[in-house]
Amino acid sequence: MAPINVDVVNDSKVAPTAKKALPEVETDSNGQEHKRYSYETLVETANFLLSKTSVRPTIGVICGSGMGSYWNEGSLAETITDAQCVPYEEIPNFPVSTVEGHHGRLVFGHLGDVPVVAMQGRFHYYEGYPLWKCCLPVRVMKLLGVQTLIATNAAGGLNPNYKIGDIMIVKDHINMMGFAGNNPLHGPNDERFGPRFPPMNKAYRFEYRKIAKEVAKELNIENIVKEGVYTCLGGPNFETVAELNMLKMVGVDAVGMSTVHEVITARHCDMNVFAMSLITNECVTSYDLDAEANHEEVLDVGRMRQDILRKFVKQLADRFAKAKANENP
Ligand SMILES: O=P(O)(O)O[C@@H]1C[C@H](O)[C@@H](CO)O1
Ligand SMILES: Nc1nc2[nH]cnc2c(=O)[nH]1
Repeated sequence: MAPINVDVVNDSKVAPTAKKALPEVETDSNGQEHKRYSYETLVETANFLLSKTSVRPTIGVICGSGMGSYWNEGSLAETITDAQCVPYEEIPNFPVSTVEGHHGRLVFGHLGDVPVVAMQGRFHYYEGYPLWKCCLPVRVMKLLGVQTLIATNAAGGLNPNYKIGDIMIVKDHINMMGFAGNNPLHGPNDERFGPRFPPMNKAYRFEYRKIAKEVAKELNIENIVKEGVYTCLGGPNFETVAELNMLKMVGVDAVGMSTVHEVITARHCDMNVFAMSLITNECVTSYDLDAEANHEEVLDVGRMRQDILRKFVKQLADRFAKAKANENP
């Protein structure tokens, strides 16, 4: 792949009016300054990555808490083959991961025959990054040629039918942080990424959710695979009983601290999206219960489900790639 040309998107020349200069520096609510990234700056990041690897990924995977750690242990070799890893610290303009269970590197390679890039470690709002910065890798993936995003996360199960270790295919989300005006697309819009007002009602591709249910049957895991609505809160604290009961009332099945803004960013730049939550804890919705959510349990459940998740993601990548190829014969 030749270096990316900033004046051409989807083979069409970009009108100068579509390029909006983003403010260079944004100050967050803690007074910390974050450098904004223009399309051109992210193209530099993407070109750097293209020079570091021969892999040209079509699928991007974001590994949730406790799930990323396993991409580099023994069996990863069987999962992402020909792995070429680039630590976040070496990538120009990239943030760094600060959370346990999130390694902090991009892994380029293959899942079966499918060229992929996996984020072994994501960025969360509670780490101090503005939402647009948490989602910067999604835009970089788009510039690398990624067409489909598979986002995974660890989440608390609110739906009483969910058990620890279940996998919830995300059917939809409620953008709680967006209700307060906090959105990754906030600020000037550069149309080379996508439109000012993107629709979000078909965020989680129906066809891919259908495929995932078929794959679950084939892998004999349909009894642990559910489908539901996810929401993201800013974290880092887990929720109060009253907050959880409110979320339950408005139709949330699983609650976490990520994914929603990544999906919004991915849909904005017209990527196909599939997301799933590993239910790592049952949300405590009664004052009579003694249990408390904790990050160690989240990581333990990730470990417990690593084999199943690996097989599932590998099959999904294969089937999504085939579905995409049939779309563009
Ligand atoms: O990165 P994800 O959304 O998988 O991580 C969840 C939310 C918090 O970062 C962490 C809490 O244990 O797990
Ligand atoms: N917000 C939130 N995030 C989680 N990640 C894993 N479990 C939970 C949870 O119960 N709540």
